Amino acid sequence: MIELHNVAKRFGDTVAVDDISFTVPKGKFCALVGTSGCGKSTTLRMINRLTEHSDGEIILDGQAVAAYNPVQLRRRIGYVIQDTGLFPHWNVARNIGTVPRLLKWPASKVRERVEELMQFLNLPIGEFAHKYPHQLSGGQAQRVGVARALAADPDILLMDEPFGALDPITREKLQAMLARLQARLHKTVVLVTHDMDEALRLADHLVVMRDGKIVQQGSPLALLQKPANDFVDSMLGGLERGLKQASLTRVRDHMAPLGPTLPAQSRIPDTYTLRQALSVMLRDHCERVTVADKHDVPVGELSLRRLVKEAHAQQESASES
Ligand SMILES: Nc1ncnc2c1ncn2[C@@H]1O[C@H](COP(=O)(O)OP(=O)(O)OP(=O)(O)O)[C@@H](O)[C@H]1O
Repeated sequence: MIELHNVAKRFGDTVAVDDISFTVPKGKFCALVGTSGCGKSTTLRMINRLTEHSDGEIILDGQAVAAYNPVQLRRRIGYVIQDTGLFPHWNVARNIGTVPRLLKWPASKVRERVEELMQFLNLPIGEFAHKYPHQLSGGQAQRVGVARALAADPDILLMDEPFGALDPITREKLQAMLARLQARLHKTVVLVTHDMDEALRLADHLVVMRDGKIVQQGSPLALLQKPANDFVDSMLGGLERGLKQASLTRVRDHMAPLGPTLPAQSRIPDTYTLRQALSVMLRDHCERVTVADKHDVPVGELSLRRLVKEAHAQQESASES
């Protein structure tokens, strides 16, 4: 668990972070969003003490970070940054094994761990283990960066714009990879991102910052439902908020049982979001779609009317909770 209590950071006269408090419970995913220069990276770097905080308290698993040896602290926290920070003269396998080697794991255990992570992150060992960072694409390098951050199996993962420099398709793939990884490993994650869709897709808790302060925090749905002010509203996409909300909900949780009428011609997987379902309806000029499971067997249907009703019901339950 990560707790920040009234934390501030001053660089000379500049107040980069001003009295912020938030908590990330163990195994939860928190995203920090806000305009450029609002103090997101500084906040992240104070957690692993790459930057020392000026005021307040940062507590990891019950102990103030100030009480940790900074080097030991950083070895137990995975850190992923936009330009990967891979060592250019080390090959992929050696880069991934950095922290386990520093922790003096036996060589065979390091090798095993590196191979396990490479498989997990879809980096075939024969193809990638001996490549150097300059021989990798941006997306491959970023996967190596994530593997390196996970190598010593840290409980905490800090990620600073990890996919910021990637094209939208690669970015989307890596976001899906991160979502799968989180569903399996349940790390305590803090992600800094400029991409609101990325934040909404991955986070359990959103922290919106402006000028060093927290403007609003809560679950993605709660913020989409009730942004505290115009700034949060515009950060969340303004008019697009309804669509973003629809993107948080899966069709499988809102479809109707298959009716007696013929199945609709357009068919969508039950893993689609309500937003994707709406997009298919617009694209195919239809007001009803058949929903199929992973074996492509029809399991339900969704009409435009039901979609709107379900999205509304979701809003109601969000505002009650
Ligand atoms: N080492 C430093 N020395 C002086 N000022 C700094 C330092 N690091 C950050 N700042 C200042 O602190 C403020 C917050 O910077 P920070 O990098 O945390 O913002 P950010 O929200 O991560 O921005 P971006 O989204 O553009 O990366 C900025 O005004 C920045 O100029």
